[in-house]
Amino acid sequence: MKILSKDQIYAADKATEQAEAIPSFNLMERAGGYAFQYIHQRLQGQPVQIKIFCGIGNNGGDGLVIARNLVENGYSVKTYIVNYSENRSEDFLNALEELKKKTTKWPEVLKSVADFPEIAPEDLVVDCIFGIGLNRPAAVWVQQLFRLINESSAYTLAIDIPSGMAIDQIIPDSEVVRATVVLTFQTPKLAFFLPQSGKYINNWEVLDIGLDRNYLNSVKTKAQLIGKTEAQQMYRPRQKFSHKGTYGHALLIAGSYGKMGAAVLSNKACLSSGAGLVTAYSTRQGLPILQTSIPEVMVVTDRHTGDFIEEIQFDIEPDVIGIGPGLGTHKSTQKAFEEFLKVNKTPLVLDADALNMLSENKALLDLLPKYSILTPHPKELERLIGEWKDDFEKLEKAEAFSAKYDCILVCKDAHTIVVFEGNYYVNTSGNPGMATGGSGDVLTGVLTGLVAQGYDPLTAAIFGSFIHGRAADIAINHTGYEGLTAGVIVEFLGQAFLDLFHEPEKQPQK
Ligand SMILES: NC(=O)C1=CN([C@@H]2O[C@H](COP(=O)(O)OP(=O)(O)OC[C@H]3O[C@@H](n4cnc5c(N)ncnc54)[C@H](O)[C@@H]3O)[C@@H](O)[C@H]2O)[C@@H](O)CC1
Ligand SMILES: Nc1ncnc2c1ncn2[C@@H]1O[C@H](COP(=O)(O)OP(=O)(O)O)[C@@H](O)[C@H]1O
Ligand SMILES: [K+]
Repeated sequence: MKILSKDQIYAADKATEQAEAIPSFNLMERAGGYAFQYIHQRLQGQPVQIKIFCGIGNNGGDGLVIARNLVENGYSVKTYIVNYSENRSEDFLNALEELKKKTTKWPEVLKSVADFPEIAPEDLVVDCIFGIGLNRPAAVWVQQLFRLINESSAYTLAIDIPSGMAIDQIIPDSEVVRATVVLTFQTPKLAFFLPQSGKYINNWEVLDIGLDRNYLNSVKTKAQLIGKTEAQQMYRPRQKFSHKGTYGHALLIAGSYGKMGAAVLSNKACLSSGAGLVTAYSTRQGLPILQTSIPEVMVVTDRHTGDFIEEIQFDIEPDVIGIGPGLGTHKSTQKAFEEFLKVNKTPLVLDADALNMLSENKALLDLLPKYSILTPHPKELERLIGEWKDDFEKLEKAEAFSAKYDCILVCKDAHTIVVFEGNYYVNTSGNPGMATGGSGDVLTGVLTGLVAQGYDPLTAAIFGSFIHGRAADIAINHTGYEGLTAGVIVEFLGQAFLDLFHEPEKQPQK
């Protein structure tokens, strides 16, 4: 699903008005009308006190349209105009005129804290104070209203975007309305998926307001959301007349004293995501551990006998190499890593300590083969690209890094974002149960296994991130969040593949 930018949303509005030869107010009528229907379907006339807070722009206008429809259908509605500016938009004024025709209870105008109404926990709050037009911090008294809404614990339906949240920046130290549900128009907004802004949202739903299909189909967006529909299209079915050679040979260089589990997990995950052959490269001490825990995996060991990998030498020709889980960053391992990168021509998936070693010696980044996949968690990402001022700058820096080194950055998080060639692929699968040691090692194995099978590295990164999270989503039905462990994610990888073609996709939500 495409994630449109602010400019693209305004352009989609214009394209719709032109294509349908309608004034912009019709679009507001449509958006507000659909939002009303959403509420009406759920309330079915129940006598809930609805409090609609409207700004003075088009988001406020939507609120007035919702209010009018609710009044016409007999709901108990109180409408407030949050007068943060005198610059009322034309369509806001149109919506106000239409509302005044239908009710004698005109909206109350709020100009300061003294005007605030009480909000009861059983009220339904509809937040239409700011939409995507917010571009700087709201006035202090308006932020106090956001706080009042948040402290009320009333069910809060935010229209388009929670007020106080900007679509394209993080406004520091600013209050944001905490939405029970965001009913967003036509396209989810990138801010919903970033930790600094996404934390204000429990749930979101897209409301199709019928913007121009031609525009929506042809517009190229920087960001897109990856759900089951997108993942299905990336899946490569197994062939009847195939053999293990068809699905590639993966080599995983992982493990050190006390961290052999990382090697076991990544190797198992690699097998369970369909690689034809998997070889583990590890320390000599790791041999019995690996051979006992995963008999399907072949093992090649360092000729040294120490606790860490000191040399990376093998005489097989893998199709892809995953490197990093549990390696440690011992001096001898760093040296081995550097020597390995100098001669290696095989496609790479780099994680964990491989990333840490790259961060410590940035010159090594120039040795990476084109289209290497790097899978940093937020701390590893920071070591690679430096600090960022906010989540939007993080993405810009990740984009610049990926362009500089021609690599695919898998920025792991609650919503993992794959960054490549100026595009952001935002994953929708996964859950907080995955915040447990070893789940990243599993991802490394999955991505390596997919590249071995012939998925191109970008597809492997996007599709693999989805499958990894989906396996965890299915697993928690059995384990709960707390009971989920990385090993269980591996066990459910097969279910995640099967699930691609089971139920049709429900709208992805978080
Ligand atoms: N295609 C769509 O998505 C449609 C969107 N519509 C609505 O239009 C909204 C956007 O409307 P607007 O562009 O009027 O913007 P808003 O209603 O979000 O904001 C109102 C105005 O406040 C000003 N402003 C921004 N930050 C401020 C601050 N901190 N203090 C004071 N004033 C500030 C801005 O200049 C903006 O024009 C959307 O979020 C949506 O609700 C619908 O009406 C029609 C279709
Ligand atoms: N709250 C969360 N919601 C969804 N996915 C998560 C969450 N926390 C962690 N994950 C996922 O779990 C994995 C954790 O990786 P990482 O931090 O490298 O773990 P480890 O180093 O222990 O293997 C990543 O794929 C990340 O996207
Ligand atoms: K809003």
